[in-house]
This record gives sequence, structure tokens and C-alpha cells, in this order.
Amino acid sequence: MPSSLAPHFIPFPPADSKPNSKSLPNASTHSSPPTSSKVTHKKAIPCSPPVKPSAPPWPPPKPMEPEPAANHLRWTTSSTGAVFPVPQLRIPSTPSQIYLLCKIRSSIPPPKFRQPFRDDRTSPAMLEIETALARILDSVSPLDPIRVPLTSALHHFAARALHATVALPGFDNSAMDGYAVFAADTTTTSPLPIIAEQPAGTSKNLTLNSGTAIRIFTGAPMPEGADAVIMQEDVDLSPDKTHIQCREPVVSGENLRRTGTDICLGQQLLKPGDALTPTRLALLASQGLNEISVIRPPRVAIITTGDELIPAGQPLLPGQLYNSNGILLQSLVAQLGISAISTHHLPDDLDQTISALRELTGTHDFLILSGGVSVGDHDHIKPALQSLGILPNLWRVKIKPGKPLLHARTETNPCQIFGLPGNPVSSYVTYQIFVRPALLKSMGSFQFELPTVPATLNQAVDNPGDRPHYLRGTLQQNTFIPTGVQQSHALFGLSQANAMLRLEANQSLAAGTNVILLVP
Ligand SMILES: Nc1nc2c(c(=O)[nH]1)N[C@H]1C(S)=C(S)[C@@H](COP(=O)(O)OP(=O)(O)OC[C@H]3O[C@@H](n4cnc5c(N)ncnc54)[C@H](O)[C@@H]3O)O[C@H]1N2
Ligand code: MOO
Repeated sequence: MPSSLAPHFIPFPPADSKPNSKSLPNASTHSSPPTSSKVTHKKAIPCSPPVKPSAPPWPPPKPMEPEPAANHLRWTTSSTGAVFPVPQLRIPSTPSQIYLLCKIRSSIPPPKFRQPFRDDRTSPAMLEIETALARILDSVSPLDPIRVPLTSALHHFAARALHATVALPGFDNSAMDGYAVFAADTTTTSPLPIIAEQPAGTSKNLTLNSGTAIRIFTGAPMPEGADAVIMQEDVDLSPDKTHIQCREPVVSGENLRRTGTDICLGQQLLKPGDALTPTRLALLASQGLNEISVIRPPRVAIITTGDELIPAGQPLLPGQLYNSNGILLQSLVAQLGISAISTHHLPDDLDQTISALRELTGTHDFLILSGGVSVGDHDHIKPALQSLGILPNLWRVKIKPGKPLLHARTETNPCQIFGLPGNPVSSYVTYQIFVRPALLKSMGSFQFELPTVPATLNQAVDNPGDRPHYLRGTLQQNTFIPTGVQQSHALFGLSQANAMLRLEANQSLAAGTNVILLVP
């Protein structure tokens, strides 16, 4: 592990606690009662094999008043609702605490941790958004520089600084179709004889004498001596086209473009990390370049997960839905100009998840997974990573939507792994806030922030929760209007939105408040 990353990695539990979802109790085993009484955990403990307490005594002991719920492990029988308190242990949160509990109740086999950080009790605290982003960006380095043709360089970032080897303009030239003159001669009414013609594209090395004019065209080199061009609209041409008479005087320097006034030799044109926009590509072309050194864009795998998801073209069965996060994430990545994108879908199966992650981490720079990062029994991303020995850099962030965000990085290649929460809006928001900056950094950019604009709220908004909430809405004539249902599954409002408003925890804003929007 690179030492710079070491403090950030959160260790999984010890090696003997292997993920083994196949041997885990399924839902019915876990909750089925011994024949005469239904025994359930009031709070789920991550343990395996299933905890099977011995049959309750008969006749049952006198029911007791329930212990206060907080911080006590309790057992209850379904028939009477009676509660039998166990020794007053705090809810076990470490393997040794659980082991101790099981020793006290000798009939209970010691459980193993199945997954690290399954819930609030066994997880480290949720990170603040800024801390999580900094931690992610710390682990990302720009990829290697490569040379690409200018025609393929759009959306890439400059790998190194570039200085001008060609001045612009490269020579003094005319800005207008007209006549090269001495400015002083245009104040007189006497006709000026046209002594020569200078077209664009070739220099005739002409010299202008006082009291004469040279026919000239836009972009053509200025004759020696001439200090202005008079537009052809501002002269009267004699019928035999041999003389002009100036109707409007011009001043020295008018209608001409001096050498190097735009770009002079040696001037810095690009710095490392500059985005190669259409206009910057034009600048490079003006230098006669047909190739440029850029940072190689990442190879990205988009991996959706979930048995309930089916691709377009198949009929929907009850309980199924079409996969929408695949195209969402693929398009968002493509928007950055990344073209090496592969797409995959995984069922909720640990073995298949492990083998897919093993393969894809070897062939890609970024894996962007959606779904399977929460705490459900079918959420296999964390156990799969654990089984591959990949340590999480972070899991769970104080953000709404998107709380269960996961980030990890392989040590050798290195491959960045993002587990985005499966809800479509959660995937979108966490992509914009965390994945996009990481992709941009890997591409050599130094600008990771989303663009912002000031706006005014059209209505009051409120975030009673304890996580900053990214509201989705439209920016119309400097006004922010939230769109649709502001919940993490709600795709329609998201599809209408062109801006996001970060509302802090417990923040209420009145209609008319001035805010700063993110404009992805
Ligand atoms: N007991 C708890 N349950 C949940 C918690 C929690 O803290 N405790 N967190 C909730 C939050 S917040 C989120 S967000 C979700 C994230 O869950 P997962 O990342 O494991 O995602 P899934 O369960 O696989 O899917 C969630 C939801 O999204 C739909 N989905 C998934 N993938 C796609 C896709 N490609 N296209 C369209 N829709 C997709 C999926 O069907 C589910 O409805 O966990 C909460 N639960
Ligand atoms: O935090 Mo989750 O992403 O809200 O639905």
C-alpha cells in the first residue's frame, strides 16, 4: 500500500472472517422460530452461522417489563410478547464483544462477521462530503501522457506546457479589402494612383511611395512603407480603375494587423491540465501542430448490479424494472470525452461479482458500480471486494441522496472502484459530486468543481435531515425551481433538472433567497 494512502484505508476484519454469503442463513432460516417459539433478534447482528437459541423454558418464566431498548440485546417470544433480558451487555459491535456474548450464552455458537460495516453499529462514522471527496482525490493520480492527433484531442487535458513557435499574425497584414496607403495621404482630395496589387497568400515584397496606393486584400502582407489600409467602400475609383480618391481619412495603423500582436514567439499557449477545447485546438493548429501530448483518458467499466433489473426489449415481469443507471452512467462518463467505456450487468451473486471484479480491475482504470452497496443481504459489492483483498477507502457519506457511497482502490494497477448507491438519483448525485472529479483528475485536469451560477429560489425549501441534500431543479431566468419528487428513486424530476441546490442539514430557505447552484 502506498504510504500516502495508508491512513485512509479502513481495515476489513481479520483474515479468518471470510465472506461466505452462501453459507449464511437465508431470511427464513434467520427468522424461523424453533417450533414452539419464534425467536428473532430485535436488532440484526452480523453473524454466521445462524444464532439458534435453545428452546425457551416451559412453563415460561413470568414475563418481565422490557428493558429500555437502547443498547441492550433482547430476545422475545412471539406467542406471549414476553421479553427475556440477557446479561446487560451493550450491543456487541466488535468480534471480541460478540464472542464474549456467545461465551456467556454457551448454547450460541460464536458468530463470524460476514460483512464489514454492515450497519451503523459496526461502521465507522459517516464522512462529511468534503472529507470524502478529499480522500478520494488523494488516491487518484493522473494517468500516463500520450501523443494524440489534434483531431482526436478534444476533451483531453494537456500533459505539458506548450510555447509558441509561430507568431500570430506572422507578418503585418491588411484587415480589409481596400488600398494600402500612407495615412497622411488620405486627408487630401488629390487622387492617388494605384501602382500595384498585393493579393493574400503570397508576398510580392512591394514598397509604397508617398502619394500612391496599392490595391490590397484581407490577410495580404502590407507593402513596405504603408501605415494604413483604406476600405474600398471609403474611396471613389476612377472609371479606368487607375486612381482612387479618398472620401474618409484613415489614421496610421488603421485596418492593419501587426506581427505578433496576438501571439508572440515563446509565449505560453497551454499549461499542464488545460482542457483541449475546440478553441484551444484551433490555437494549436495555428502553430502547425497535428499532434499533442495529453493525459491518457481512463478505461472505464460501468457495472450495474441487481437481479430485479432487465435490459430494454424484454417484457417486464412482476417485481422487475428496466436498467436505467447503465445508460445514465455511461452517458455521464462519455460527456467527459471518455470513449473507452465498457458496460456490464451482474446478478446478485457473490461469486459472479468476485470474478467480474477480479477481471475488470485488471483491465480498467475505473470501475463504476451501481447498486449493491447498502446493507441488504443481496448487496455483494463490499464482500466481493473484501474477498479480493481490496480495502475500502471509504463507505458511507453524509449526503442525500447517496449515503452508502463506497470507494476503494486496488494497490497494484491501480484501479479506482466506486460503488454508487443503486437508486437512480443517488447514482447521479454521487457520480457528479465524487466520481466526476476523480475522473477529471485522472485525465490530468486541475479543475474538478462543477460550474456554479447565482440564482434566486422560487419557493421555500427545507432540509429537516442530518445530511446535506442535493435538490434537483431547473434554472430558468436566474430562478431555481425544484423539479418533481425529491426522492432518490425519482427519475422524472431528475430528467427535467439542469441544476442542483445543496441544502445543508437542518437548513430552511425562504422563497426569494439568493443561492448558488451547481450546474452539471
Ligand atoms: N436498512 C437499510 N437499508 C437501506 C439503507 C440503509 O442505510 N439501511 N440505505 C438506503 C439508501 S440511502 C440507499 S441509496 C439504497 C442503496 O442501496 P444499494 O446501493 O444497495 O442499491 P440496490 O439496493 O441494489 O438498489 C436500490 C434501488 O435502486 C434500484 N436500482 C438499482 N440499480 C438500478 C439500475 N441500474 N437502474 C434502475 N434502478 C436501479 C433498485 O431496484 C432499488 O430500488 O439502500 C437503501 N436501503
Ligand atoms: O442516501 Mo439514499 O441514496 O438517499 O436513497
